[in-house]
This record gives sequence, C-alpha cells and structure tokens, in this order.
Amino acid sequence: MHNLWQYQVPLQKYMAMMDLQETNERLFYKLLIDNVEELLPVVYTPTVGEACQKYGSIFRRPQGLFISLKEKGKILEVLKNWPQRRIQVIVVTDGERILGLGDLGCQGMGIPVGKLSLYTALGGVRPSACLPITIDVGTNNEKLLKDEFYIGLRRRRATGEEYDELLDEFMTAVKQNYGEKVLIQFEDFANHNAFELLAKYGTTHLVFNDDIQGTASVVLAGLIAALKFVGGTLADHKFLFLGAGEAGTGIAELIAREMSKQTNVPVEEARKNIWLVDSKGLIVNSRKDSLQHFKQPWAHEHNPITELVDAVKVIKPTVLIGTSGVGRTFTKDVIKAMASLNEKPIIFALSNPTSQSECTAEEAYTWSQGRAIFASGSPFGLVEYNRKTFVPGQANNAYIFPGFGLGLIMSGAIRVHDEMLLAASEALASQVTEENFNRGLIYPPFTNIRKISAHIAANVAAKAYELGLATHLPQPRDLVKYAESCMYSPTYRSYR
Ligand SMILES: NC(=O)C1=CN([C@@H]2O[C@H](COP(=O)(O)OP(=O)(O)OC[C@H]3O[C@@H](n4cnc5c(N)ncnc54)[C@H](OP(=O)(O)O)[C@@H]3O)[C@@H](O)[C@H]2O)C=CC1
Ligand SMILES: CC(=O)C(=O)O
Ligand SMILES: [Mg+2]
Repeated sequence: MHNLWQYQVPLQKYMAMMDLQETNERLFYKLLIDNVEELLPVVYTPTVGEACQKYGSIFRRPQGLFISLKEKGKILEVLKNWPQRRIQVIVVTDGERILGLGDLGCQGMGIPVGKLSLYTALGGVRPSACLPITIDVGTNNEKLLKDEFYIGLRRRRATGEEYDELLDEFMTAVKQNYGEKVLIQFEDFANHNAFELLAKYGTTHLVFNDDIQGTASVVLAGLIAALKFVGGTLADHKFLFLGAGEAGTGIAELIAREMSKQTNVPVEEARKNIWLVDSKGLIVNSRKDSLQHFKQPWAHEHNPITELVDAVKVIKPTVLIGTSGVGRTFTKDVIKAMASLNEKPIIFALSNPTSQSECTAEEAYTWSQGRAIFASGSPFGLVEYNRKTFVPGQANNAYIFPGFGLGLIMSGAIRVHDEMLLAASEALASQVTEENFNRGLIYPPFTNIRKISAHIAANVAAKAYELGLATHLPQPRDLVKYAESCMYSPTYRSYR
C-alpha cells in the first residue's frame, strides 16, 4: 500500500496494480481483499474505464485471450492455448458498449480482466479458474481506428451472419473444451446483440448477462432495503427510468416480477407501475411499432413526452433510476421535481464511470435538501450538507456477480434461472444490518463483501437445488459454511 500511495494519478495506481497481478498474484489479491474500499475504484470503475480508453498506450502484455475474426474456424485451438485447463468462469466482451464510454473495440479487455479479479477477490473463485476473453470483430470507433497504438483489428465491426457465426463457434468451442458447467458471463455487449445472445444460449449453456441480470439483482436489493426508509411495498411505488436498454429494462423486469410475486398480480399488471424514457422520450403505445423488442412491454398508454423533467412531473414517480450512459442528465430541475413530489425521493444514478453518472451524490443531496435516498454505479465520497454527513450507496453489479457465480459453481448448476436473481437480491438485502441502516446505508459496506458473497452464493445454490438445476449432489447441509469453505484465500503461511 505504501508503494501504491506514491502514485497520485489513478491510472498509475491501476498500472501498478496490474503489474502486481502479473508478478505476484497472491499479494495482489491479499492487497485487494484487505483494502477493498480503497482499491475497488482503482481496479474497477471508474479507473478501469480510463484504462480501457488508453489500453493501447498502457499495454504491457495480454492479460486475457483475444479471439478475432482471423481465428474463425480455429477457436477451439485458440482456447487450448490458454495455459490453465480447469476454467470455471469466463467473462467475455466484444467491447461495443464499455461502461457508458461506447465502442472501445478490443481495448474493452480491461473489463473482463477487472470483473474476473473481483470474482476472485470478492467471490473467492480461484484465479486460475478465471478466463477473460475479448472477441475482436472490429470497431466502429473512428478515433481508435486511426490510433497508432490501437491493439485490435483495423476494420469496422462485423455484423449479421459473420458476427453470429463467430459467436456460435465460440460458444460451441467453450462447451466442448470446458464442459457444460463453465459459467459464461456476457459483459458490455451492445444491446442489439446482448438480448439475443442471452436468449439464444440461455437454454443450451450456463450463461449470465451481468448488465441485464446482475444489475437488476443489485438494484432490486437496494430498493428492498430502501423501503425501510420510505415505507410501503414495491407495489406501492412508481418507477421512472432514464435509459431503456440492457440495464434499464433488465431492472424494470425484475422489479415487475418481484412485485407480481409479492402481490399475486400478473406481471403484465405489475409492469404498469414502471415507466421508461429513452433517447426519444417516454416509451408510449403510439411508438410501439418502431420500438426494439425489449422496450415493447413498457409501452404504456400515454401522450408522448420528450423531456425527462416533464415525465417526472406527469408520471410522479417515487423512484428515479438513471441507466442512460449519459452524464448530468438528472438536472437540478429533475431532482427538484422529484423532491417536491416525495418526502424521500429514491434516486439511483447508475451509469458508469463517474463522468457518465446522471448526477453526483452532492447534487442529489443538495438539490433535494438532504432528503434523497441516493446510490450510484461508481463510488462517490461522503457528502456534508446542512451539518449532516451523507453516505452514498454504490449500486453496482459487483455486489452480485461474484457471489452469484460462486453459487452456480458450488452447486454445479447447469442453467441460470430468474428465480436465482431474486434469491441473490434477497440475500444481499438481508445483509444490510441495523447499524448500516442507522448510518443511512441501503447497501452493506464492501469491507464485508466476502461474507456477503457467501450468503448470496448459498441462496443462489439453494435455488439451483430447489429447481433441480444443480448437479453437485448431495446438497450440502449448511450452504453458507460450504460456500465459505470453497472460497480461495490468498493466505500467507507463518514460518515462525
Ligand atoms: N451500476 C451498474 O452496476 C451498471 C451500470 N450500467 C451503466 O448503465 C449505462 C447503460 O448501460 P446499458 O443499459 O447496457 O446501455 P444501453 O445502450 O443498452 O442503453 C442505454 C439507454 O439509454 C438511452 N439513452 C441514451 N442517451 C440518452 C439520453 N440523452 N436521454 C435519454 N435516454 C438516453 C438509450 O436510448 P435509445 O434506446 O433510444 O438509444 C438506451 O435506451 C452505462 O453507462 C453502464 O455503465 C450498466 C450495467 C451495470
Ligand atoms: C458495472 C457494469 O457492468 C457496467 O457499467 O457496465
Ligand atoms: Mg457491464
């Protein structure tokens, strides 16, 4: 830590951490686990975003496997080049939607690398069982195509059949090489591929889309905890989203399912409490014909509204969630409108990295006169307002996927089921202690994350057994203890 503190610039700290991961993996994980709150923003959002943007010029060595269009027909051979054989989790991206930073092509590799280091540090999956993969089908980022340090194919993105065939060969090769119990986490694909990949491979492979499913689970947990402060059940609340893509519609659907479960109303009915705004305005029935399929369930009967602030005033949400990838879109007028409608407005600005956050923590607290229940995707520090200290929450899927993955691995699950996402949410929400609530927290601190992950893993595994999707039999009696016993720990022996 003393060495790291020599660096002032976050990107330099990131590079120092990546060097450490390469040269002394155990120390890297020991450091990350023991200093998780300080180092998460270094190896993960926001710094990993900058690292991806500059990946070509800070490149030292490949940290994961690159599979490009040039390897078509040989993907199985490429997989066999990876030195580790017993892989349990693959995080794969094609780099088209890296955080809220857009198409970063092959430079998106920073994301699978970062996510997998959290699988180990936060969820205890062995580092050697983790495989980061970037599929290089080109990039439409003109700046990168002209950048002399760009590390990927210099061509525009493959689409249609060319893309589908490469992905299909990849998915088949993974199953052939590692069996059906390897977890494939799709990460930061653009939504025109993400939903289809999940639907296509969800019935044949153990796949999980972190942006759609992991985000939904973490936000639902935060909302369940937030109800302690605002009162009522989910069904008593009205939700408005800015952004109707993977994160937005994924969260909306899980909330609707939980509502439907709690109140015994059909999910179609529950959806009516949830409204979404995209780049063209409120999603309403009159737009139905031109909407992508994942937006269709949210096209309710209403007049068109283009401005968010007007949508807030008319829809009167109690919860406002930002999943637009565009920074500073929760303006003073928007937050003030939320605060005039609600005693305690729930405001989540989920877009990453910090530059893309819909508002800052300080803005949310000051513009709501200290009444907002606020969480963001990237971390914000404490905020002082009116002689009170506010602790913003971090609603990031990093709370969920490490424990979720561990639960799948330890039960030998062969498919992911939506019920498991609800199980993960409930486990996370249950880990918020009375003491946390007294400090105004809706998420437990990351310092306890390994214990939290063990609880999430246990709940997810229990669901896998209940649904008959687990293959590791018999079911262990104490799943939390079993989860803890499965976790990799970078311990140092004492020779004294
Ligand atoms: N906190 C967390 O754990 C997570 C955060 N995220 C963050 O969420 C953001 C979005 O990700 P994702 O859902 O995958 O991206 P998508 O591209 O799938 O969706 C983005 C959505 O935002 C809409 N949008 C874009 N610009 C505007 C605007 N100016 N006003 C209103 N709506 C707008 C788009 O509209 P249209 O459809 O019309 O183009 C689209 O519906 C990213 O920044 C990402 O980092 C994602 C996953 C997890
Ligand atoms: C956190 C995350 O997965 C994202 O911003 O895409
Ligand atoms: Mg992501």
